Amino acid sequence: MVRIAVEREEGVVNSTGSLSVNTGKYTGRSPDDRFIVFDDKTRDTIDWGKINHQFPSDKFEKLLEKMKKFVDDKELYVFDGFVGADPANRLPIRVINDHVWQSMFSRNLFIRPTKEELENHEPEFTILCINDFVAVPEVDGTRTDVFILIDLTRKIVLIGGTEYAGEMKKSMFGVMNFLLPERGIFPMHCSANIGKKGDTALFFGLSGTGKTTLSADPNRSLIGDDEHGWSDNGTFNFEGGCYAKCINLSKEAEPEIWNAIKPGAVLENVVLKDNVPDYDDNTLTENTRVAYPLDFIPGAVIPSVGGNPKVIVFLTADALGVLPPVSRLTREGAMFHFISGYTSKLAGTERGIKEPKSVFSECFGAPFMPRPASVYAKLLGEKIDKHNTVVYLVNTGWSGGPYGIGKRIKIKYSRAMVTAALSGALDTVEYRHDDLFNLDIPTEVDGVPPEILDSKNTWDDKDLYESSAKKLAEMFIENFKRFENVSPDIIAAGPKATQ
Ligand SMILES: Nc1ncnc2c1ncn2[C@@H]1O[C@H](COP(=O)(O)OP(=O)(O)O)[C@@H](O)[C@H]1O
Ligand SMILES: C=C(OP(=O)(O)O)C(=O)O
Ligand SMILES: [Mn+2]
Repeated sequence: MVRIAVEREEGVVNSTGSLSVNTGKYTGRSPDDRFIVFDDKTRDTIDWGKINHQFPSDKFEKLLEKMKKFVDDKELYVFDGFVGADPANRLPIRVINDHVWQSMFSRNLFIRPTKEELENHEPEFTILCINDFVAVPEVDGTRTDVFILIDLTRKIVLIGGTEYAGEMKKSMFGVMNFLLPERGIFPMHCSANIGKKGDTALFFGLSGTGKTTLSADPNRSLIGDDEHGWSDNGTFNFEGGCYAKCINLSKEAEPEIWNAIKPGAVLENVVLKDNVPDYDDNTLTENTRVAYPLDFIPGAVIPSVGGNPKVIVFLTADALGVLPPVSRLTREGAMFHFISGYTSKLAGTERGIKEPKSVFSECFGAPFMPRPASVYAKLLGEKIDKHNTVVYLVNTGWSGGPYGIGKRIKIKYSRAMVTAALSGALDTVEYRHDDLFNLDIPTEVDGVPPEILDSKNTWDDKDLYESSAKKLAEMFIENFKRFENVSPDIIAAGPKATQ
């Protein structure tokens, strides 16, 4: 496939042997151009609003016909495979692309079939992703030239006008997030890995919080870096590969990801200098990426299934720099923070985001959750109650001040905090209670300077810290008002209003 991609001038083979491509105009997701078809199936089940936009079914049909005509005389590339590593709950899919490299991405990211599976493959869902097909909003009913249309009745996803490959994986994530709750399965925007004792851990977080980085851990086996389901049988990956960020990638801090950039991987929007990738160059975007199959990470679990986690980590990248780098949540605190989904959108992943922006993203993945947050929150509550799962909140964001003044917490410290949480070391240390955020903060963590565990210590201007922390606490309280019918215990587990 690489040879054909190069012949078609879609990309070049760089010094690592991976295929380098540029995605052109769009280098991140286009959330405002994503629509779900409005019909009997979706009318009362989708949380319509600013995230889940409606699209008329007849317009979908017309656009589909138009796309079919457009591709009639073109060479297309087809990938047949699955979403979902659990044979009982997997979705057979077909991805049709007009660029070879996009088909390579599909192959790397979705689950590849065995020879036998391929022979009998009957897709239940089809993605038609035609980058060169550009919509005409006045005629086609789209918002712009770009569109991501999900039809849950026809079981088709249409993508056009954008070459950002992440649209394909994230639209199928949205489909799974719609389908699985009906079967009592909890779909999650999280990474997952498994320790030597067979202990599964999950890392929830919005883009850029560290799901991919922190789940690639030499002492644990990777199950997956982004999308998982939790059923009565345990956890399973939806995908067959990873989509890691490359910006400022270093061999020292992220050796597994560095080593996965080799023949077979697809590198998106990384600038080459004398054919060598320069990971520090953000000329094309901050959202530079590499897509590789899961087995490029040594020891990855394939088929990618795990058990019932005893420990979960909620990742947040606090650009205000005030949340503690690690804290332990009560059961109700976990529910509060899951529903809130506080973090910062980092530059590049979505169009228009140029610097970190504080956001509350329900379930740590609002752009991908078609149903109301309460549906997913209920499933989380049931799962953690049944399995006595403990949840930690890890802030991989700024320390020593907000974005612009402070710096991002060192990856090695975040790793040490995660290691301590997963090993049980944090079961026996002392905690202090932070009254404002209503969080229990450990006073010592192996491998981390104790003073940084209290974010205030890292700020020069203590008054500014106080006022910023109060501001964030108020933002939490204000945001939570939009959720109705939440139990008072959960509301009480959130940050406290200040007098
Ligand atoms: N303390 C930290 N913990 C995790 N990632 C960090 C940290 N500091 C900087 N980073 C960088 O932030 C990004 C995290 O992104 P990633 O792991 O891909 O997030 P996600 O998978 O949740 O979208 C990476 O580029 C990583 O190098
Ligand atoms: C690919 C994406 O997700 P993540 O950054 O979580 O990997 C995305 O949001 O487009
Ligand atoms: Mn990721």
